[in-house]
Amino acid sequence: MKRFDAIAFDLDGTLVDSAGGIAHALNAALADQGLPSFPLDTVRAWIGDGPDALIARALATDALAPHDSYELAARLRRGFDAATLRAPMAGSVVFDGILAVIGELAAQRPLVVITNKPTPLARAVLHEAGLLATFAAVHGADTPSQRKPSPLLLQQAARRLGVAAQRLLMVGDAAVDIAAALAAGSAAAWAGWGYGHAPTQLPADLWRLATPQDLLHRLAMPVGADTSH
Ligand SMILES: O=C(O)COP(=O)(O)O
Repeated sequence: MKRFDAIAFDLDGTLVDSAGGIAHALNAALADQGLPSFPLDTVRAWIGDGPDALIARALATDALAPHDSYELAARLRRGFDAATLRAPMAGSVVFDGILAVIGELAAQRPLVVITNKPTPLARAVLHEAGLLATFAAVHGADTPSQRKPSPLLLQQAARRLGVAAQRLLMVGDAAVDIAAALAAGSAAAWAGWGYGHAPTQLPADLWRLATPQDLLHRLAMPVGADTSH
């Protein structure tokens, strides 16, 4: 029996190294408002909770706090979305090994994307990256309540695929990916090539993957050959 009936992937920091693209879109939105930009390393550390949280983190910095307002946040969000849709992969690359691994896995079971990016932005990035057709569905966080660590998107994906949440594996680089999987009753694998730090205080059977190829190796191991799923 296959280990899992379907696999869910996080997008930013797992499928796509999108920090450059996200920094570009944020800085373009800031420039439109006459505001200063932020370096890549700073922006990378803000990724994971979607664009509204990213913009809120920028507005909380000393440089921007004096300008913070609901209207400015809304304008920055519109600018961020427009810049992303204009050039969805500008400054971004698909992580090494992802195309081959995803291609192989998609031939065996349905794959979905579970992301804190809103769905239209996620679909644009995946399309431009040449990955969209590989996925059975893209579930983005279009409302705050859907954002990981909420299990809502994973539960929705499982329902639409007609698989039990327990038979779904979530692969992601952020603590919220792992937390969402556990909250949904799904299995989780941590993508060590992304932006997150190694999760602590999590189940000992959590798969910790160093490369996308590690996922293929773990899935190929007979059930019971290791201590996990
Ligand atoms: O856009 C973000 O901040 C996070 O998106 P992700 O859930 O795909 O990592």
